[in-house]
Amino acid sequence: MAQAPEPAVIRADHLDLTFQTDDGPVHALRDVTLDIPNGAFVSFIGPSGCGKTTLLRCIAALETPTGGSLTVNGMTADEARRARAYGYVFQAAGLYPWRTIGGNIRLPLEIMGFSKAEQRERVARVLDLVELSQFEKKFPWQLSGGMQQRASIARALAFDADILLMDEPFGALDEIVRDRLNEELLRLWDKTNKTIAFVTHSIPEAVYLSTHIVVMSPRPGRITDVIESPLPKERPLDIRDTPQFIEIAHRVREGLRAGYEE
Ligand SMILES: Nc1ncnc2c1ncn2[C@@H]1O[C@H](COP(=O)(O)OP(=O)(O)OP(=O)(O)O)[C@@H](O)[C@H]1O
Repeated sequence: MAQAPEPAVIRADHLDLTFQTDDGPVHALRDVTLDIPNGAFVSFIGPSGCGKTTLLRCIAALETPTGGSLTVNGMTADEARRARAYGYVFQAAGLYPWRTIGGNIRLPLEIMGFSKAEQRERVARVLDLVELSQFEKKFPWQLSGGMQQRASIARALAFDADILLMDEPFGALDEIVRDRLNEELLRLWDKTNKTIAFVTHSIPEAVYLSTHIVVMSPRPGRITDVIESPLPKERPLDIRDTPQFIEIAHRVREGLRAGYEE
């Protein structure tokens, strides 16, 4: 019997978003239609200002689309936010300097009213996942930028939501650290079976990480290509030197170029 296709955890249907500003309307997203299947690692790539963050913010119910429809785990984005369907990792780690790493991760759990024992268990588990167990009692300034970003990933994982939304989490880091975090993120994704939506400016990062690469055009952001990666799940960093990898990167570049020429 043919296997049923994986249900979409995030489904956008002809999504539009126009911001009304003092300088007139800004068309941030136009006619975005997309299904993100369960367990996928989806990257959004496109030029600055093409609406990548806006799309992620719509999924997180931080923006309200002006047209089309959007569901997250079969719910409206707002219902999904209330059901804590996802964790969100921002460009900057955004840790509170006066709280330890453990304290930062614990804060949302405290607010949500988890018992002390549950908080301890969850903090220990996510710190272990991002390999920061020895740093629970340290303050953010005692950690490198890459470690701080790992701590912010741990904080997003602490709810144990099925979906992780990541907005250029490694954009400010140097290339060596970024490579390592990319490898770690793939391992984490494999271990936790999350669905990840990831915004990036980097073609190699998008190709290395993703099962699906969504290429977007300049404003108003539209999708010009969705590439399903043929790369195996097991990806050592040197996969980036293989002809297959280079071919996918080429197709992404072509998609980006097509968006500019339209
Ligand atoms: N709250 C807002 N009000 C008005 N315009 C906005 C608002 N938020 C975003 N925009 C505009 O919408 C467009 C898309 O912005 P967005 O931040 O989503 O782009 P992006 O692709 O994530 O860019 P970058 O790669 O530089 O982060 C931009 O032109 C931006 O100026």
